[in-house]
Amino acid sequence: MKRNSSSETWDFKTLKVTRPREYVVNVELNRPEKRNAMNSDLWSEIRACFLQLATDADCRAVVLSGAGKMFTAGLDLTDAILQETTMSDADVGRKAFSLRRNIALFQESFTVIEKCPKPVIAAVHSACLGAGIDMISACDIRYCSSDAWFTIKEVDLGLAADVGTLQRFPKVIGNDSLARELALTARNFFADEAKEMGFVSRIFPDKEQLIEGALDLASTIASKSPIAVQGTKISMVYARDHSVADSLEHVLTWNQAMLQSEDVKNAIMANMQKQKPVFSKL
Ligand SMILES: CC/C=C\C=C\CC(=O)SCCNC(=O)CCNC(=O)[C@H](O)C(C)(C)COP(=O)(O)OP(=O)(O)OC[C@H]1O[C@@H](n2cnc3c(N)ncnc32)[C@H](O)[C@@H]1OP(=O)(O)O
Repeated sequence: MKRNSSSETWDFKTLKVTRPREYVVNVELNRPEKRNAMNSDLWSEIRACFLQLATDADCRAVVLSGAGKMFTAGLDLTDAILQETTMSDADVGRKAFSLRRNIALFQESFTVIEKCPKPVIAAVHSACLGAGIDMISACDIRYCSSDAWFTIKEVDLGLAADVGTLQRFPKVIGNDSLARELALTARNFFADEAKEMGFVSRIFPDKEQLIEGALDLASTIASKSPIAVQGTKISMVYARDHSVADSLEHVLTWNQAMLQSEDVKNAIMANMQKQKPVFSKL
């Protein structure tokens, strides 16, 4: 991975990173000829990319999309990393430790999206399969086009999903029965059902309008105080996994510092003067 200086784009092998709007970054899965299947490079570049974006002062919101015919075909089934381990003649205990290390790294590739304090909007067109569901379940907001279809595919491949779907997806849709139905059957579900269950919040007629809609949303978020936006994401992720009492305590501690930010003063002043607030880089 090579980072360019002033234009602030990165050269990845499997991702295309651009800055289409002020403070907005578009991360595009970029293996269109392989339907954006996730190979070892993609898993490690996603990790590197979101770790970098987490502290990038010119990034306040991210749109995650897929190049070419579909969003993603999920795990690259031809990738050597898992096959080498499972097929090797090594001792079962050693193979288990090796698999454990690799799965943990794969998990981290999507956990960095959740830990990135900048809101991440997934923009899904056509297929989003297997690991794609794990990936977008770690995003903050999901939009799709009307041709989108989704499958929690893992049981069809003989495995329990292990990089976030079983942990995050039921919380996203708030319907445990439906989450189990989809994960246990690997049946396809389509844009309308995804919206009805709350997995996506908007459907657009086609990919072009989807990307525009996602970028518009990202621009709106990017126009707000970065202190407020990042504090909101961090508090909402915390609240999802903790009790109300613990989460209130968390935001108490957070805001005893953050309410002293210049952003609060700037936002209130601009509001009263009916002007657009300007916030320093964070
Ligand atoms: C530790 C484990 C962590 C995570 C585990 C995750 C599990 C999963 O992700 S399960 C999901 C796995 N994915 C699949 O089962 C999808 C398989 N692919 C398909 O069903 C189809 O290819 C398609 C996605 C529906 C697309 O169909 P179509 O548009 O007709 O394209 P194709 O001609 O089939 O494919 C074009 C090209 O892409 C290659 N490819 C597609 N999917 C994958 C994949 N998952 N892995 C590797 N390669 C894939 C396909 O082989 C073709 O390559 P050529 O070189 O052109 O032959």
